[in-house]
Amino acid sequence: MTGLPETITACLFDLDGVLTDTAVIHSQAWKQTFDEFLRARDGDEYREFTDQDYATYVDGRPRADGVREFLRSRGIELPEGTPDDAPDAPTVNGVGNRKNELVLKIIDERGVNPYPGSIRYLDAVKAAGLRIAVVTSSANGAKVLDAGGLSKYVEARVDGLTIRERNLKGKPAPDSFLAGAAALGVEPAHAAVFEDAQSGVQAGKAGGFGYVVGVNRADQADQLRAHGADIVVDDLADLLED
Ligand SMILES: O=P(O)(O)OC[C@H]1O[C@@H](O)[C@H](O)[C@@H](O)[C@@H]1O
Repeated sequence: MTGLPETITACLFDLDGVLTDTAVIHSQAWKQTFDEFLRARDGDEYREFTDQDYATYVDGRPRADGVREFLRSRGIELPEGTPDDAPDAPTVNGVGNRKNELVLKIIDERGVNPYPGSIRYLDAVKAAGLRIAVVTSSANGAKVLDAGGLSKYVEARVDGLTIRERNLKGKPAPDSFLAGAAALGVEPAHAAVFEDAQSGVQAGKAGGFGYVVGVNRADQADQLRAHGADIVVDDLADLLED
């Protein structure tokens, strides 16, 4: 009915790119932010931020981790700063906050759309009596769930703010998913993880979760399998057809 093993009693959903179409907002905002940063630093000959950079260093990770990992890949180190740094501060947090200004602007302009297949799947999961948590690295998790009309499905939420407050390790570490399972009172072996990011399926695998579903929104099915997905689907509704 839900396409999951019978041992699964809870679903831990990533948000951006799994339930809502907001992954593309993040990737666009990161590209603009990093390209402007690199151009200001290296001039017009700068090496641009690519889709590959996004998938490898940024996708699925908490904001500051994404900045730090990508800049390190280019041999650039900035001071950390603090989460309330101004968007023009020359710090890891400042660069992240610049990107967040763009994200909030795009969300305000175009809104948040849940994938129709994801809504069908959430309804099926609920009807089957499975527990539901959202585990996202985004500090905008509550806003995106509300804007997409999805809050009513969610029994527990672990987001970028929770991660910061509790000093959890971000994806690809399993800690945020383990916190999601704990919030539902479910053992990892009985929870399924749903992820569109390589770092996210890696976190699911590392946490010993009962089933890891890779959601292929960016033509990276092989990479999702290689990073730990037990199954890869193009849309959550594909699971309902099994
Ligand atoms: O900057 P935010 O909204 O806190 O989001 C952090 C990360 O959240 C993840 O959900 C996205 O996949 C990343 O692209 C994003 O960088």
